[in-house]
Amino acid sequence: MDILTWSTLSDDEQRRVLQRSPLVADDSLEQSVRQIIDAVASRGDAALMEFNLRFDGVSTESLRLTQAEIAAAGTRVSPELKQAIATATANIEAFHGAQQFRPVDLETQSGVRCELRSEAIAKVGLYIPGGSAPLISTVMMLALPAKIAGCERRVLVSPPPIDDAIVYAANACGITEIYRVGGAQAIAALALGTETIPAVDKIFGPGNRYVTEAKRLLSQDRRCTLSIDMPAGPSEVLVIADGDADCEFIAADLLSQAEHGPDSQVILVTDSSAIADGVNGALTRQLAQLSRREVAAQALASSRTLLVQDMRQAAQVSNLYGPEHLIIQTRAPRELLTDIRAAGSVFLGGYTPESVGDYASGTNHVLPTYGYSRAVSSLSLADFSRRFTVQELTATGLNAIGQTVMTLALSEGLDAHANAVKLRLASLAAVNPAQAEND
Ligand SMILES: NC(=O)c1ccc[n+]([C@@H]2O[C@H](COP(=O)([O-])OP(=O)(O)OC[C@H]3O[C@@H](n4cnc5c(N)ncnc54)[C@H](O)[C@@H]3O)[C@@H](O)[C@H]2O)c1
Ligand SMILES: N[C@H](CO)Cc1c[nH]c[nH+]1
Ligand SMILES: [Zn+2]
Repeated sequence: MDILTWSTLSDDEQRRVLQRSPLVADDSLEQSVRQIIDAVASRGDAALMEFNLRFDGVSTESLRLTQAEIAAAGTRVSPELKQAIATATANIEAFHGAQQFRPVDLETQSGVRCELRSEAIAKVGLYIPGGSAPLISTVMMLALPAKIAGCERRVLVSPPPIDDAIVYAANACGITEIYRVGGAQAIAALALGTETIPAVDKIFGPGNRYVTEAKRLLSQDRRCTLSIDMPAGPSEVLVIADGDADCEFIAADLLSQAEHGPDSQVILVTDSSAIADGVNGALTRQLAQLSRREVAAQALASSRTLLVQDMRQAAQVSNLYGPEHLIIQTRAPRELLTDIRAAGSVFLGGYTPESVGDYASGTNHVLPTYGYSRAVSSLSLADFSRRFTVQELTATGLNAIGQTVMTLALSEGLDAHANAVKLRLASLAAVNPAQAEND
């Protein structure tokens, strides 16, 4: 990776070094995705089956997997993989189960009771990418919190043919509805509904540019009221390392995200030129051993090492970038954590590779990319429920707060608002004039 000294770069150069390729979809992508959405809207299942053949080369007799097909897939998965899924499941359930909502119920003033409640989203759609890798881990990251939150209908879609391990993991995580359809057409089916696939309230999950564009378009489409999880893009990792870090560990972590795709972005920030050089050597050695070395090499070609003055400056650079994953391999990693303002998930110390979070530590691997970590949180239990408020006033409460509401309403010129209070105050005064006087 190119090694650049941060303090010698102009403001413009610093911005360019930390830039991602643009998130905005091009017109031709938008147009083709709109055509797919409209075809699903007008022709439902028939359109889905045509797209399965055109884009995935699979002729589909039935979109929904039967119980027999789900059970048969399970028999073809190895005991080792089943055990690994069980271990990861236990950790993901423990971490997400501990995120239960704590309700708020209080009187803001005497007789004015306000509550914050939470309820599971009834119908959720979970997209599991097909194509380059069978993302068993993504099944767990979506299906387990949806189950813990209590979402009644949890619908999983994935391009055909669906890998046996995906089907097994889905079933093990409590998913009973699995449909063989992917791409923009799967998102359209989940948003609009078809003869077979139910329309859902919210769609979760990563995917390629067609999937991402369909989520964007349908979340603004007047034909439905769809919510989506977050803007997800190519994987990113930024490693902050001091002179004590292990070059082989750092290189391995950078490669673990580089292998996701040629558009993955990996960055090393260090105050040690020995580490910068050492990591480059380790990258060359380790890259040669990888099965996806061409993909990883393409990602590395646009990645950088940034030499900084000290760890404080390293944290500043990381905050400017806002990485999806931040790994801190320094003498006292937890001390640096207090300087971190933007990161999807943070990995502290030499024995915390990013892969553990991808698969099994318990945290969720669906994380904001493109610098959205400044404002968007990592996926959590809260994303699978909606919060709503409840309020209830006693007569005393209304008497006490009524004038405040009327003054504010009238100052906005909204007489009807004021009137809704005035009428009630008048009726209370008629029933109990002494009380009204006191209040
Ligand atoms: N951020 C994350 O958490 C995370 C995790 C895992 C994967 N990912 C990303 O998910 C993506 C997975 O992509 P994938 O392609 O492997 O699987 P995918 O399921 O997202 O896309 C495959 C589908 O794309 C559609 N498609 C392909 N070519 C098309 C065309 N020309 N026109 C219309 N539709 C077409 C097809 O319908 C096909 O079923 C990768 O970009 C990967 O980086 C992100
Ligand atoms: N690192 C990915 C999120 O950026 C998630 C993943 C799935 N499998 C392996 N990794
Ligand atoms: Zn990963």
